[in-house]
Amino acid sequence: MTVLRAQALGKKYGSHWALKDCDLDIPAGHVVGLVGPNGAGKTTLMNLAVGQLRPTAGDITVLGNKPGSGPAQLARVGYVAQDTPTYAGLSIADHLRLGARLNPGWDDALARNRLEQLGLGLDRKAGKLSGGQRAQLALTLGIAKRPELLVLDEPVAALDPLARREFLQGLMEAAAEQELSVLLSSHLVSDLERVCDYLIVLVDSRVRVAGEVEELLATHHRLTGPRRDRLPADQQVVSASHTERQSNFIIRTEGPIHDPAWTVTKLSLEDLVLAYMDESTGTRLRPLEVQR
Ligand SMILES: Nc1ncnc2c1ncn2[C@@H]1O[C@H](COP(=O)(O)OP(=O)(O)OP(=O)(O)O)[C@@H](O)[C@H]1O
Repeated sequence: MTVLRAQALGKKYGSHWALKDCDLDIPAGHVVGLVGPNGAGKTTLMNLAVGQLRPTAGDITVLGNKPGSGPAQLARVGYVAQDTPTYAGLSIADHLRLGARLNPGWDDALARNRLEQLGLGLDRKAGKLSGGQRAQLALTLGIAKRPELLVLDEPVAALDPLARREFLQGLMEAAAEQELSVLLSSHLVSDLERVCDYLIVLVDSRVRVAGEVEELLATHHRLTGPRRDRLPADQQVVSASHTERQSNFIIRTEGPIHDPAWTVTKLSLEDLVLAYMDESTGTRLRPLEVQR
């Protein structure tokens, strides 16, 4: 099953495209990392996926339906917005009661067990929790809704490294135990590297690359060797830098690299993301770089 499909999807604010020509086809069962610089369009894509925004152009379906198309669809998708919103004046128990009332598939036992494991007493007010505890409460509410897709907008941004690790650990466990698909945005590529098996890089309102992490890492390479200005046509140049004598390319290719002049090295996910986020990438993809 496809969890999210976008075809030529676009969203415009006034004259500014926040998201443009977005094509995605994400199979269910993945933890999907959405990464990109500030203002790239990540929140816009997430808001479109949960039905809080309507597209200006193109189409989006989530779990086969139009986002926000009715109560049944709303019950299938959980959303933890940026800054992990909770009600400061309400206790944790109040949040659980609210969750039970608003969500037909609410799993109260799951929520209580999780909070107990985290050592969060039900009588505590959300406004008196630390940032990490509040993020854990918001995650618990999102998971206990028992959605098929959980969307999280920068949930770990404000957390210290230990709290981040605990949060992401909890998320991975929930994804595995509940067969949950997750769409998660973050600026912290090292965190995404730990939990995500599918990646979307969004830059300047456009999807630069999307796919399974394993496949992306298998098809991207760094080539270092004597100066070259051209590469074979089946090697897509993602980024290039040259000195007078040496060239350094990051390429995408399905095939083997036979040229003995190159030293070929594997990329980490962070290298790959940074190569696509490099703002001059667009100019580096000119046919000039390609030998036809
Ligand atoms: N309600 C709005 N009205 C006008 N412009 C908006 C609105 N919301 C977002 N934008 C603009 O759309 C673009 C994409 O914003 P978006 O919030 O989706 O980016 P983002 O990738 O989530 O950024 P960040 O990492 O900073 O959260 C930005 O240029 C932003 O200024």
